[in-house]
Amino acid sequence: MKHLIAPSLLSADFANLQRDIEMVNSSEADWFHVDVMDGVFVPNISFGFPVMEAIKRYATKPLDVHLMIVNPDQYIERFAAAGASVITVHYEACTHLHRTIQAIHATGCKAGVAINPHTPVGLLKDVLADLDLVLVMSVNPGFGGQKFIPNTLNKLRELKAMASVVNPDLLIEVDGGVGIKNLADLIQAGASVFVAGNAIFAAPSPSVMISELKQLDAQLKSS
Ligand SMILES: O=C(CO)[C@H](O)[C@H](O)COP(=O)(O)O
Ligand SMILES: [Fe+2]
Repeated sequence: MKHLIAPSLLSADFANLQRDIEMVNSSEADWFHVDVMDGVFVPNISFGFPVMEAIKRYATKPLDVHLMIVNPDQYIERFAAAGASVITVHYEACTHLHRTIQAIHATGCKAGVAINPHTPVGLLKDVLADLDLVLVMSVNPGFGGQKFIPNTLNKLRELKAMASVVNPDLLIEVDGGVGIKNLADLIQAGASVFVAGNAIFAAPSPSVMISELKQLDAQLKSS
């Protein structure tokens, strides 16, 4: 399966957002990861539609939208209209998860479900076949630059085994504390989409860091 690098714009310089978007456009990255936080589901507020629309104006790669908000159903059509390619909602924020997944697919977007570090992957069993992507949080959501939680590796292995039976094409995304030091372990555990915020944007050269992540991925695949 193809592996994808998704730089998280949460760690971009918002005063130079166009510059940072253009850096990602001309880099080897695959997607833009767009973190939307409402101050209710998580103890932080990031940005909403005006910023998302500004990102879309310059981005030439798919927008992978991670909704850390309560009642996401209310906003799915607006995020699709604002340019999302993938819409991921949190398991913990959805009462009627199956309906929410259907609503995302109805917009033409890929549908993802994210799980917090405390949420067992087994809870996704009955929707796994309906999903394009599962996002495994490897930090508690709300902030960039946090430390990777090692138990995530066990969760990725378990999810990969579950998916291989019912949905072998499922994209398994890992988000939080991802970087060059743990990429090999994450690949071996079954992840296929790698979100990196701090590791990319705090690097001396963000585009060189993206290339290093891609090169390591290519080396591991050929070994
Ligand atoms: O969803 C998120 C936070 O809730 C971010 O995508 C994630 O934290 C990425 O940032 P970093 O790579 O710096 O940990
Ligand atoms: Fe995220």
